[in-house]
Amino acid sequence: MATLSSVLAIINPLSGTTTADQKALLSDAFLRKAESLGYAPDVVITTHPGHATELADAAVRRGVSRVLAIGGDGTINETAQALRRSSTALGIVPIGSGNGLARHLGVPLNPLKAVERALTGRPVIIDSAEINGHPFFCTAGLGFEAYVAHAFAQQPVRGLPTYVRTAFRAFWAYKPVRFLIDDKQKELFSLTFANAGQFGNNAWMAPKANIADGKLEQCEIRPFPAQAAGMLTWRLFNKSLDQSAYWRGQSVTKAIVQAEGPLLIHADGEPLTLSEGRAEVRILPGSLLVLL
Ligand SMILES: Nc1ncnc2c1ncn2[C@@H]1O[C@H](COP(=O)(O)OP(=O)(O)OP(=O)(O)O)[C@@H](O)[C@H]1O
Repeated sequence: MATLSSVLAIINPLSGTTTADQKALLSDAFLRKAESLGYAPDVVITTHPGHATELADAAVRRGVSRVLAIGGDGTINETAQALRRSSTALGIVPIGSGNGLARHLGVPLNPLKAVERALTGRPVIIDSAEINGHPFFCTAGLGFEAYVAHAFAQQPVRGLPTYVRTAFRAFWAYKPVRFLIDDKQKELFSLTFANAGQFGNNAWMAPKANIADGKLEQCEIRPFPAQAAGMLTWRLFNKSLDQSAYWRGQSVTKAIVQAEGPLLIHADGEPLTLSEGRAEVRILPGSLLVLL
């Protein structure tokens, strides 16, 4: 008798603003749909940070064909990092507040439709990247965006309104940073390494980023007068930031960034501090299968 192909769904109970009841309904819908398609499905709810990586890692070793990450970009990152360079494909079911990777890849934002896509879609190869060994799939960054990621992590409530409030307050407190990027001195407002084109919520830092070209877009925003902030924000959401005189981009496969003192960074929105003041970024071409 042929063995059924296994599929695992990993659910972060804390992701986004969906209730526990909505997540339970989503879990039931996944099990029903997967069984109807002839899979042997399983669902696990995460109990701690890092749990999704442990579960996905075990699934790869068991030869599970598809692993669905049901959560925000943090859960997707934790799951995807264990699937890199394996034949197990990632299904994205976005229920977070930004959903950058899902939006870039055109995954449905309706969770039921995303479940269906993850179960019926075909595996497509994409790139991933690392900053000081921390995997990222969407963007990693330094400067203002890292400053905001650190401030946002301190907020008791998640979601877009909190993010906008945090970024607005941070804008007035933040001072541009002097970086040494591959031996060139630059004072920048922000520095992004983009695998996907957006941070989430359709905020496009790298409008032309291609997630499967074996390259990262290194996007720099130089310091600008406060009165230019409105136009830059409009361009960010209008997918035209690359037309601003304050934006500069180039395709790279690796970069070394240094700054004085501890370096604040983020990887897929997750705030991190590099005490040694040095960040090494590199692309891992064609390292992940995603179900699209
Ligand atoms: N049971 C758990 N208890 C505490 N933290 C958890 C648990 N399961 C997962 N996490 C952590 O929650 C973090 C945030 O999850 P995730 O990014 O999916 O949701 P979110 O913050 O609502 O979404 P977004 O990133 O889009 O804002 C993950 O990085 C993960 O480490």
